[in-house]
Amino acid sequence: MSSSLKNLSDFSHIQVGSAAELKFAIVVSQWNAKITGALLNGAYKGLLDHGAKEENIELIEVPGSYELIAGSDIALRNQELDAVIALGCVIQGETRHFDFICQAVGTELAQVGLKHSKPVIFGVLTTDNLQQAIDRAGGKHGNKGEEAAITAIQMGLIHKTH
Ligand SMILES: Nc1c(NC[C@H](O)[C@H](O)[C@H](O)CO)[nH]c(=O)[nH]c1=O
Ligand SMILES: CC(=O)[C@@H](O)COP(=O)(O)O
Repeated sequence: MSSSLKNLSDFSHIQVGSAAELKFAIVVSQWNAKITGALLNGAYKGLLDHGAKEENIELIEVPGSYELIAGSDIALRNQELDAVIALGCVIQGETRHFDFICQAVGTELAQVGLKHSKPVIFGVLTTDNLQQAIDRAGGKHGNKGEEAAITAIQMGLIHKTH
């Protein structure tokens, strides 16, 4: 169901589980920093609300969403993590650059996760305009950063128990 029909950040209907024993990296892009900063706040809220320890959350900042790929690989290469949360905001400009970034980031983040056998969560907004991004970074359609954190907890627990 699309975000325009509901607030996807309502998790009251699911059992998320405890993040107390999990280690995370959040890789966040600096492009559209006001948006990605709001996504980051949501991600921290989601992790801490479910018991994650602050000392178990590493933060890595990268220039743009395209660099989330390398940043996630670096995070997983250097330490034992249970999940990586990749946060970015790509907004359509005048050219097809948007298409290439979104396609690459979506495809390659999945490949990074498979390479390391660890969950890499796609918390990247890909919007037509700034307002759509604002609405999904703590606005009327919730916070995709918080959603990504909940997904990271769920997938991290699945990896630990399978
Ligand atoms: N236009 C946006 C970008 N562009 C920059 C790329 O992500 C990348 O840093 C550059 O191509 C160099 O490799 N990045 C975003 O995150 N959001 C945008 O709207
Ligand atoms: C997604 C982008 O890289 C884009 O915002 C850059 O804008 P433009 O396509 O007008 O160069």
